[in-house]
Amino acid sequence: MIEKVLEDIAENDKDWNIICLRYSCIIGAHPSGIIGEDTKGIPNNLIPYISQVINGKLPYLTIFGDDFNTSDGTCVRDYIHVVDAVRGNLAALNRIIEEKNIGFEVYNIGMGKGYSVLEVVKAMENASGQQVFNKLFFYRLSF
Ligand SMILES: O=c1ccn([C@@H]2O[C@H](COP(=O)(O)OP(=O)(O)O[C@H]3O[C@H](CO)[C@H](O)[C@H](O)[C@H]3O)[C@@H](O)[C@H]2O)c(=O)[nH]1
Repeated sequence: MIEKVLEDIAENDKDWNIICLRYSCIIGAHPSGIIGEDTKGIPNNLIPYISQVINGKLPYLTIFGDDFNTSDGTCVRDYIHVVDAVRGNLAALNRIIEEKNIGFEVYNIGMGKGYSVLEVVKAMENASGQQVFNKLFFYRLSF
């Protein structure tokens, strides 16, 4: 809806140059360690949640659904590292500064490849060398 409004503005007033960015799941941390996924309290998102199960702060991971039409039944998302997402933002900013007449454009900030929840769990297990033993399957209203 908001993209449509912005598109109409750019179409009707040529002084406007608008780039809309559509984000996939932004994950990871800056190499400095200053910003990252070490959330306060119980995390809402998959990667920090798995991290806390692996380091023993949380007892188990609840997997939201296992009967999606995917290779293993768990939900698929496109994930992008936070530093790459920032690069995408800067590229969009540079484009809008350097190109005078772009009008309206839309870009996906993602990797263009999806991974299931179980694939992410496996990758985290491989990276940490530890297993996420307890996985509970549960459904939430929106996925
Ligand atoms: O404990 C959890 C947490 C997440 N998931 C699943 O893991 C996947 C990724 O979940 P995240 O919460 O990490 O990411 P979401 O795609 O649900 O949400 C993210 O993407 C959204 C847009 O798609 C919004 O930007 C939102 O703020 C951002 O966190 C989803 O399939 C979710 O159902 C679980 O199974 N268990």
